[in-house]
Amino acid sequence: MKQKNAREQAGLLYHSLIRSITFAGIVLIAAVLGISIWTLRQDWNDTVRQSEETATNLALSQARQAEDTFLQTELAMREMQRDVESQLVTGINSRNLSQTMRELQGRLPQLHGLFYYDAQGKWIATSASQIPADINNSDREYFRFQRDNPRNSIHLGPVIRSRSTGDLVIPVSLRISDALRGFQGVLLATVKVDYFRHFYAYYEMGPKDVLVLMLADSSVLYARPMPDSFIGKDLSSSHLFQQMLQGTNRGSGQWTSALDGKPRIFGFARSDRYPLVVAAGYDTHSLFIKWMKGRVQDVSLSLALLSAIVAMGVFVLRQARHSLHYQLELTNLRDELSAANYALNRLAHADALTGLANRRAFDRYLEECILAADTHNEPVSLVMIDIDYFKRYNDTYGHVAGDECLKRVALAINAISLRGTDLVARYGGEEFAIVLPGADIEHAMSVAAAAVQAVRGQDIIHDSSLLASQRVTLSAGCASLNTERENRSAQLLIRQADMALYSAKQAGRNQVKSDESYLNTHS
Ligand SMILES: Nc1nc2c(ncn2[C@@H]2O[C@H](COP(=O)(O)OP(=O)(O)OP(=O)(O)O)[C@@H](O)[C@H]2O)c(=O)[nH]1
Repeated sequence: MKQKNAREQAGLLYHSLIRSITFAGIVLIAAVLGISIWTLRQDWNDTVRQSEETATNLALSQARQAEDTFLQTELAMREMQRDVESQLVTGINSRNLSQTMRELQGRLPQLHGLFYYDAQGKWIATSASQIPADINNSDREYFRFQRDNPRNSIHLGPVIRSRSTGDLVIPVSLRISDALRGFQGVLLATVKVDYFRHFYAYYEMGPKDVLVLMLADSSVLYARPMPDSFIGKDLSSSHLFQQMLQGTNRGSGQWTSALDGKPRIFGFARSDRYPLVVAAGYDTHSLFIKWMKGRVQDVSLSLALLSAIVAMGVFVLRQARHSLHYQLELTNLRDELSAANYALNRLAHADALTGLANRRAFDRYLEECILAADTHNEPVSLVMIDIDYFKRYNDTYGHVAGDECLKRVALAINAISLRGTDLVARYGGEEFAIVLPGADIEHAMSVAAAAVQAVRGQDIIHDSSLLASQRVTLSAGCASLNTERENRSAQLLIRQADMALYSAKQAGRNQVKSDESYLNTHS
């Protein structure tokens, strides 16, 4: 039972230990994971913020570059405009005009060509080597724009394919007016799309990153690295035009590109001078992959740390299990040893036949009681009991029956009302003793009387008894060591109790006598 309890306790301890270690492990893992995820998230947010800044700066610089390109073009065209308008009165000298145009074109690498069409759209002068026959440009968007807008403003149109060379060009037009502001034709400069293509090619960008030059009305002038089919694409429904450009000229953010449906991190800028917008976009997915590659070491370290924690937890659990196992074994061994000791002790101090304390236990206990009584200045009493005519009982009923009788007598004596400190012992043969620490002679007499009465009460037939009752009876002698007595020894007490017993025998047996009664009869 004791062993079972120890095992149950060890089991409970083990499970509570496992729970604690597991809980601590989970908390630790969650903390490491939480911190790692939070750090990675912060790092990714920083990367996105930096990319947005880079994209915005790129868009701003490209908007400025486009502005410069078109400003140079405008300045050249204004010069031409003054020249043409001054010739309107005297008559246009196409040869000289074309020559001037060629010189200007030579100075500006972005220029594909310079043209002057009269009010009907007929070619008058051009930087090209010759004026093509039968070509009329009055159907072009820029021509109609300038014809219908008397304001002297430069106009950038959507990309067209040159009718003279087949190249993709951005038309930049100015109205030619007479002194009365009457429409006298259109001055056109065509800017090469290839100029931007080459320029944008200088920038180191990923294959899925984009750099887009657009008109403010949302049509694409050039988009790197998209094919030419994207030129002229209408982006008016894009997030850029629907949301971002409302109320601001520059900014950044993440959205899905209207060009190809890919998520990107964008920066954008609108030109202050011309209706131009530039957007630079970094492919979010590619950026994430690149960022992840840079974090492989950190993530590996975190994973290694986690693995170490888990391994440590498992190790600690194993150690705890082993230690508890050993502890349990030790507890079992200790319990077995205690049980063996207890059994040995009992055997050493118990009488084999009656189970009462044996002579050895009696002697030791009596000594202890006398010592304690000395210390506390208390009396000690002893009752010596002897079965009457027991030899006759043995002779009549046999030794085995004699043993049974001894057992019944022992049981009866042991069953009388005693205090926890009283000890009933088999003194030897058919003799019993009751040690009564702290008890005076009166108490001892009452205990002895109770014992005699208890055996009488057993009503054990003893046909050969010389007493009239023909039943097994006891004679008892009581003695007490009072506090006044100087010589307080076990031997003395035993001798006095023996004398009292002798006195009881002499008086006819089946009775109780004290040592005083012995002294009275023998003095
Ligand atoms: N059956 C049995 N008999 C025992 C045991 N120990 C002692 N005896 C017997 O107890 C008897 C004691 O006899 P005696 O000392 O002559 O005294 P008694 O016959 O009881 O007579 P009184 O004491 O004078 O009344 C002896 O015959 C012993 O053999 C025992 O363990 N078992």
